[in-house]
Amino acid sequence: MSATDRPLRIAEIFGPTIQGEGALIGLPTVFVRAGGCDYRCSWCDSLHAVDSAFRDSWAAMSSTEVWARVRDLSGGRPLTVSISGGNPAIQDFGPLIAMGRAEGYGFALETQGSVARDWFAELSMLVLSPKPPSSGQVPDWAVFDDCLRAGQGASAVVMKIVIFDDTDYAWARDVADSYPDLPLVLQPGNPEVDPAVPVAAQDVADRLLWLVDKVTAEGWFRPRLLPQLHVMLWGNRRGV
Ligand SMILES: C[S@@+](CC[C@H](N)C(=O)[O-])C[C@H]1O[C@@H](n2cnc3c(N)ncnc32)[C@H](O)[C@@H]1O
Ligand SMILES: Nc1nc2[nH]cc(C(=O)O)c2c(=O)[nH]1
Ligand code: SF4
Ligand SMILES: [Mg+2]
Repeated sequence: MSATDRPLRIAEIFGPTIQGEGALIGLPTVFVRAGGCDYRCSWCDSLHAVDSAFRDSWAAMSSTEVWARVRDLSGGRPLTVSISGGNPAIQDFGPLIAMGRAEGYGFALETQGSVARDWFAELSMLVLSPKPPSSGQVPDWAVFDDCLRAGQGASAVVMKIVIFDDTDYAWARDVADSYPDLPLVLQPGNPEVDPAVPVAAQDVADRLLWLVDKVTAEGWFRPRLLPQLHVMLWGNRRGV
């Protein structure tokens, strides 16, 4: 095994599906979900990729193996691969991204902005999702700024903030003001993350409406407001 082909901890690889969140919403994609996270958000919807209780279900795969699976799932037809987690930035996805780019694929990365990596520059989309007060996590803004600097070579960088309540909303307004040039997406929080519990699409819509009402009432016209489209379509099912 070469130095660039050390094993990655992979919780799941699935698709093709559609990107359910953020600026690339609706775009066909294959997901690579990394195992392990340096945060423990109170409402995390992907605990199976975070909590070490699920560690035994994660696979140790080389970048070459991950790439072969992504190519197989996409039928060898280039698309934008979504790397999420867990926090994928605690591992080295540089080699995987290089392999995919050599074959015409693009890569979007979802991370909270707590670890900066050189390979952010190789992304077609860096999604930075700093965590609001309801998560119980406190962002380190110096490291967040390192992530922004590392992502300067990426084709696009977007900030996506999850909002559960009025406190999160007020926090998001302040954070947005601190980063006036970053494209901004607000996403309502999903309080029910158990894959076994069905989610009513109307509940997802209602939470988005709550946010739409707040933003329009204040005349805050900067953020794009988006639901988790995959939750509307499939609830909290895994692998979609
Ligand atoms: C599971 S995280 C993995 C990537 C990275 N750790 C992060 O948080 O950005 C992917 C996205 O899902 C969002 N998310 C997690 N739990 C959620 C929930 N209960 N409701 C809405 N969005 C959620 C996160 O904020 C993040 O934008
Ligand atoms: N379809 C779909 N879209 C998503 N966007 C972000 C996801 C994530 O868990 O990171 C996700 C996911 O798990 N599925
Ligand atoms: S940072 Fe992301 S993956 Fe980690 S616990 Fe929070 S929402 Fe879950
Ligand atoms: Mg998710």
